Amino acid sequence: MINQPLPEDFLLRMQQQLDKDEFNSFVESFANDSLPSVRLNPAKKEERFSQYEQVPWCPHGFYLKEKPVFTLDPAFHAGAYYPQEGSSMVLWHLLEIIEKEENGRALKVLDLCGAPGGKSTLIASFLKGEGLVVANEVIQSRARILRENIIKWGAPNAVVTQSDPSAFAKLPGLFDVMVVDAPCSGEGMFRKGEVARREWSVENTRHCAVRQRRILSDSWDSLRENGWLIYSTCTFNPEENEENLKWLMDEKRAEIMKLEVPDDWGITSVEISDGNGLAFYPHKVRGEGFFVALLQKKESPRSFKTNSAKRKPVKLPQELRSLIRNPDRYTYFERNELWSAFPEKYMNALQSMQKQLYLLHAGIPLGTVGRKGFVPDHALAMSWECSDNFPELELSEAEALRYLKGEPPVTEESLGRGFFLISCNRNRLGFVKNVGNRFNNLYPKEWRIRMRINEDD
Ligand SMILES: C[S@@+](CC[C@H](N)C(=O)[O-])C[C@H]1O[C@@H](n2cnc3c(N)ncnc32)[C@H](O)[C@@H]1O
Repeated sequence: MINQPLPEDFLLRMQQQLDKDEFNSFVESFANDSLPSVRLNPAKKEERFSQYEQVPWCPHGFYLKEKPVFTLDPAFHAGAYYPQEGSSMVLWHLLEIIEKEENGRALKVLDLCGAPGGKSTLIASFLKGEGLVVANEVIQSRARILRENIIKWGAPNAVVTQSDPSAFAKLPGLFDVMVVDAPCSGEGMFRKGEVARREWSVENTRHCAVRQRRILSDSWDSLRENGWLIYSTCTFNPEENEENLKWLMDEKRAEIMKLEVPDDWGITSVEISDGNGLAFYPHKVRGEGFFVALLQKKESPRSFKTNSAKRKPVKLPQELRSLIRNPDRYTYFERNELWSAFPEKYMNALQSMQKQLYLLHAGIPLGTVGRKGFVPDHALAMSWECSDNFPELELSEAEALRYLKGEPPVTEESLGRGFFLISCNRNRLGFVKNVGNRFNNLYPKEWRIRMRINEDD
């Protein structure tokens, strides 16, 4: 129940933006609760939600009847699905358009304003392990959450960075697609909580519009010629949406695309120059307020020199050879005893990024090889590429929740020593080490469930 009323100036502006009947239905829609929805991870095993109604523009998105307690569901911690607001999933549809225009070529995609990871994990699923997804977030605390969500999702071709948008201009032409899901005044989130309503002001919408222009122009050079910009906000006002895009088209050489969507999706087309944006109004779609547009860059960036410096061949320790399913697709590198695998095809791109950006995650961290021997990394357990070579211990949901709280499972004498993968409903959750008389729980401490679990539930 939200007590904070809708801001008066916001209502006055929307009254001018919508015709009278629409305005009344728009305002009424704010009395309804927001609709929970999830997007499934096609690389993991989660079937419970697929019985629900599908989000029309995303094959893996489903509207739920009520919001479950995600923290108490092991599949959520396994990255088997992501709770994502339905309107945002339209990104899938735009990626389909780009894929067609690019004749199915593998794409390098930058998600510039990435945390907590809704769009980045969607992009990762869309790419199916081909191409590259770089998920960036400038704010440190949020970047940590982004990293956690990306690791849980398990894509082998993802990089997480924590850099200012201007740092990406030092990688001219590196990306085929750039997603700017810009920080905004959040009018589309007014159904979700009081904070967005309280913090809204006309002045703040102007402040957001200026910041959005800066983000766009600072990072523009990282997009290649004929590359694609997907620009989105969760707000309704023209300053942060169509006016910003008109500004971009005046300042840079960019063309806006004409997007056609089926009428029964309930999406509103907003004319912009020769193309349009898509606006999601809560009285017309099943989802929150959202705006998105697709542009194509029509100018070349400064020339991008690929890093062709010879890489020294590395000798991969024997115990790391059988850890992943398709070892030949990857190059291996070691940093501070941690061995990682990275898609061979994008190793030069990774090296360029290492020079300009602050990297928090890249590819598949496999594990450390130190004095005590090999210790697998948690990210390996979550990866789509993790092989079946570790023995697996399948736990019940109650046991899995205890594991996720940091408790060790009970050992059976018949089990050999060494590392075991823990799974629940066939989704992997992490590692334990059997040291003979007990298991050591290797689930990352900072990700443990802290909520009290009622064993009678
Ligand atoms: C709308 S949210 C992104 C949501 C995310 N794309 C998703 O789908 O989960 C916008 C993000 O931009 C970040 N941000 C804030 N100021 C920024 C700036 N100056 N440059 C780039 N990103 C910024 C915020 O921290 C926030 O995480």
